[in-house]
Amino acid sequence: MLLGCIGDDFTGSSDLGNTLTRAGMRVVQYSGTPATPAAPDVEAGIVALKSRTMPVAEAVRLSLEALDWLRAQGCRQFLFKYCSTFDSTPQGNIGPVAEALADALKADRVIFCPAFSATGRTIFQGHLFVGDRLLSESGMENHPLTPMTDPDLRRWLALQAREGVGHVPAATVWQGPEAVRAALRAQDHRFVVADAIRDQDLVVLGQAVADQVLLTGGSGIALGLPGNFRAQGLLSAEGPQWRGQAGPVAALSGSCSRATRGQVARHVADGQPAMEIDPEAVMAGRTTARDAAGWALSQKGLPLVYSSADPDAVRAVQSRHGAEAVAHRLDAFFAECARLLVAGGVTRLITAGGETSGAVVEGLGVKTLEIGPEIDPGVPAIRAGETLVLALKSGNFGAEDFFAKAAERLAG
Ligand SMILES: Nc1ncnc2c1ncn2[C@@H]1O[C@H](COP(=O)(O)OP(=O)(O)O)[C@@H](O)[C@H]1O
Ligand SMILES: O=C(O)[C@@H](O)C(=O)COP(=O)(O)O
Repeated sequence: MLLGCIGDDFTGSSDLGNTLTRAGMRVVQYSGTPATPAAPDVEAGIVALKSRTMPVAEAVRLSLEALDWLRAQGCRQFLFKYCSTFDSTPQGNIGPVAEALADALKADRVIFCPAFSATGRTIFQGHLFVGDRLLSESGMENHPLTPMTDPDLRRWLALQAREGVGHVPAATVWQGPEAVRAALRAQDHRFVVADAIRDQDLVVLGQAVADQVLLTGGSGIALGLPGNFRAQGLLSAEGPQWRGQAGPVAALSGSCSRATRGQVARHVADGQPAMEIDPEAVMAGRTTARDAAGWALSQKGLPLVYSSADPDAVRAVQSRHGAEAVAHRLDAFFAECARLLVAGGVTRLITAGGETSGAVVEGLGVKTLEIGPEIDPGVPAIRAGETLVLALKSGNFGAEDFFAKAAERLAG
């Protein structure tokens, strides 16, 4: 294993897997830190944690445990993958986890670059944009768990870190890898936010950090890394393999993000079977996973079970029960749904939402995910077992017809 990655959620990890696979690396994503060594042909290993929103100390502990395992597999470079919308709170977990990893690896410079231009996430003057909106006006300010209310990554990261935060501006990135390396050397701070607007900027950054032991970012920051390994003759010529899966299909969505809500609306408008879950009914035990899975298994086409709701509805239920309690209950609901669906014969399962997908993968007890071809930017097809394939869609990713497209891609 050459590149060792730690993802702070499951969809984000598969997004990174997608970038690395497209660039020709053999990638396996693991659910949590494995207890056994990796297969010998894995070139990039991604340990997916559900650490984005857990208490800081627990996120740090799990990330260090993942790092130890990746080091034991022989990795020479490490990547901490978080969300392209920098999902975190003023307490963490991006800053504290990065600090712990940097200390363990004795990294003297660590770049932070969540940019992912293919999905409209760009960084300019240290500020993160989603399309033509600042992060804090993109809808992410209403996220149920990590409302992003400040688009200045330097300021937001500084709240979470013991140290100050430097910056490499776009004008430097445009001068190429050598200029970026010089700018990194000249920084007063160990943590440095790097601007990136285009894929080309991400490739330059990837080249510039070829010798840095630790880097952090969204999946975009990995764009240039396979090329670094290939240039050293370290990648196998054969590349990744993929085998699709026929059979019953179902989709589960606990994502309340704007893109998912559009995809749910499209699915309903297309006349596909859809069951809306009222969180109040789940909290009160009036709607159970058995009801939802039973309904889905009785449908033709692509049944979708969703709790996706708009920000007002999310706020209302959270104010009655607390955000964590609702999320916990719904995550458990979707995990149980997934178990019942797979037990009932579903072979293609599509999930929307990072927390939701993490809960589902953990609930299914799947430990090793082989990354396959891209469905939409940031979302690959995944083989999770002999007869099970998955698509784990990040809340804000995917075209409007994502559910239908994923069902088809998983079969192919
Ligand atoms: N209707 C709802 N009201 C409140 N919280 C919800 C609702 N539906 C889902 N949730 C919770 O909101 C969180 C959404 O996060 P996630 O699954 O990561 O989606 P995304 O990828 O869009 O951020 C989950 O923990 C989920 O259980
Ligand atoms: O970088 C991204 O945007 C994604 O890879 C990601 O991490 C998404 O997380 P969720 O929106 O919670 O699915």
